[in-house]
Amino acid sequence: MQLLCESLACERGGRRVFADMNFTVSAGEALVVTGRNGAGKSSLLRVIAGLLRAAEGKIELTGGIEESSLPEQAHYLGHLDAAKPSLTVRENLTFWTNFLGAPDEAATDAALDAVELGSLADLPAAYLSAGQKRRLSIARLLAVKRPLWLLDEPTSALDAPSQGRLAQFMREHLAGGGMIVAATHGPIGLDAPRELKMGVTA
Ligand SMILES: Nc1ncnc2c1ncn2[C@@H]1O[C@H](COP(=O)(O)OP(=O)(O)OP(=O)(O)O)[C@@H](O)[C@H]1O
Repeated sequence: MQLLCESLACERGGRRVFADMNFTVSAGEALVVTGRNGAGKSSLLRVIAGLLRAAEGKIELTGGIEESSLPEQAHYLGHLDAAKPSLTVRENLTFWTNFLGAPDEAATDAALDAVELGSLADLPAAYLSAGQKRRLSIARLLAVKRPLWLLDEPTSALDAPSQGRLAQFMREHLAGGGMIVAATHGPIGLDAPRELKMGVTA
């Protein structure tokens, strides 16, 4: 399986954010996207996730499920933790597993346990701290198996043990043939991932 991005360009508000981006990510590989504020890291992830239209270029996922689109084979974790405040922690994750087409009660509970939210499963999400909300988002990655993880600053708001657990989840995902594209301003706990520096002119 491979993600291929070729001659990719993106415009926002009529302004060119990036152009001529070329890279591949193969099964078992992580690509860390770095660059200054405004370099276009989040925009790139959103273009790959199908949430923004590319101004130019092509994006392909080869070797995946033929009848599924790229967004259907990817998880996108953005800056905002999409948690409905009035639903409980478990109800939020159940909403997502239904929305993503893979409802599974056992997998939902196992994912909550893995991110150490099992004891808070019946608490309304409104009461979660920032880091706990982030862990609820991360539980989506575990509850529904998808090969491509698109992670925007995934460690933000996480304490050190939670960062360590996320790194372990990422390593297991890669060991199982998964792929990761992660935008970050700092280390995310992976050993020597490939790096794509944005906003750098040669
Ligand atoms: N909806 C929008 N309309 C117009 N311009 C936008 C919009 N969203 C983002 N931009 C611009 O696109 C550029 C890239 O933004 P983006 O969020 O992709 O950067 P980033 O590298 O992820 O930044 P950061 O490190 O601060 O998160 C910025 O100059 C930003 O102002």
